[in-house]
Amino acid sequence: MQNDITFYQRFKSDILAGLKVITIRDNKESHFKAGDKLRVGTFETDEYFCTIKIISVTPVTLEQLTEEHAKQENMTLSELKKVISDIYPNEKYFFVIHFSLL
Ligand SMILES: CC(=O)Nc1ccn([C@H]2C[C@H](O)[C@@H](CO)O2)c(=O)n1
Repeated sequence: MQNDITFYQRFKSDILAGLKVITIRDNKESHFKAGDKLRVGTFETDEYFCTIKIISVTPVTLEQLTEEHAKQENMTLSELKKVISDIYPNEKYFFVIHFSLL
């Protein structure tokens, strides 16, 4: 069965441990709705590793990111901003996808 969303492999252990409960994506991955159940795979191999339930999808800009977002990503705020800028070098508008592990 196909996965609905992928994460870089390096984030898998934090997701499975419940330490990472949000992901910040661009407009192309903003279509998820509260209550959706998503199969999650690794970006590198598309290997399934868990199912998550979407709690909310909220627009945000890079400047609006806070320590609370960083905590929910299990990172510092500067680490989070660097990760996002590396993945989306030219993007300013994002969506915070809050999820729980099923
Ligand atoms: C294809 C793609 O963009 N995949 C992504 C995007 C983001 N993430 C992670 C990295 C950070 O923890 C947050 C914020 O973007 O989400 C990812 O694992 N895979």
